[in-house]
Amino acid sequence: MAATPDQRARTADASLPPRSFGEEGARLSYGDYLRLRDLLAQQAPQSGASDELLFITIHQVYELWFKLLLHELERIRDAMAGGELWHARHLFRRVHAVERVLVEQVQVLETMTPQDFLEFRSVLAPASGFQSVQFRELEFLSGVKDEAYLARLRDADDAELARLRRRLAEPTLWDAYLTALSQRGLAVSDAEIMDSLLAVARDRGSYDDLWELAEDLLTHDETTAHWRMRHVQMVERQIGTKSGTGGSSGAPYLRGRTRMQFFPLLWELRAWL
Ligand code: HEM
Ligand SMILES: N[C@@H](CC(=O)c1ccccc1NC=O)C(=O)O
Repeated sequence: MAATPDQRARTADASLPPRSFGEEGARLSYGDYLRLRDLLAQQAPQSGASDELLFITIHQVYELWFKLLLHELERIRDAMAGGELWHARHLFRRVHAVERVLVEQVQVLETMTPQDFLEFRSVLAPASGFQSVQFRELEFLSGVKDEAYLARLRDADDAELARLRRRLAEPTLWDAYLTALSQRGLAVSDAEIMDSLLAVARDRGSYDDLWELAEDLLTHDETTAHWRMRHVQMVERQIGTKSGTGGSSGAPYLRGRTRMQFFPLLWELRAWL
């Protein structure tokens, strides 16, 4: 089709991109599609401290990644339960890549000095990452369910509490993996599960997909523990042995949480091989 006069004029002016980039009609813009006016208006420092924007930005970025992880881990759970083990493995590549970013991202916050954090820390209490609803949803979906958080997260609104209750009621990643094992004729009762995990580990020729999926689950567990460790190291750099704004002992509480395991039987399995 011959170029229109406007296209000819634009291609004559090399500085302008040709309309062929889909600007005909200009119905949807980058900013409108990503709702950037709303998104970039959501960083509201409470103090005049120059490092508070960093503090807010990194938390909001974490929460956006948590939102994506919840979406992908739900799809992985449903793929495992539905026998689509290839799809679960495919999505785990994405989950592991995001979780590596979450670990690396801690160093951005470590560019803030404790002196500059103290410029605004006083306005934060009693807010704390302890109140991250999505972080608890990730723990519940991964298999560590603790309904005590429903009472402890006093600032959670009704919709957030409903999400937490749904996560407590729904199957976990581990439940879905047990379903995948049972669909291959492997026993999954408490008394027999370790034998089934050993059967998979010792016969990767027959169960290569189930073995690789167990390794993917373990990488999710390991990378989350890695983030917990990097978080507490960062905390000790920022506040030392001070107690937390959320009311905890601070670093000692957080160090205790680094020992958490989503899939204890997959770790215990190593001792039996
Ligand atoms: C200067 C930076 C930070 C400091 C000093 C800090 C400190 C703390 C402390 C002391 C706690 C224990 C609860 C409390 O008493 O407050 C905590 C919990 C937590 N923080 Fe942070 N934090 C920082 C940054 C972050 C960031 C960037 C995130 C990312 C989302 C985050 C997520 C969490 C989560 C999820 C918990 C709950 C951990 C659990 O209960 O296992 N924190 N933080
Ligand atoms: N608990 C932190 C305060 C803090 O880091 C924070 C405060 C408000 C919102 C998110 C936070 N991040 C993690 O706890 C502290 O004790 O300094």
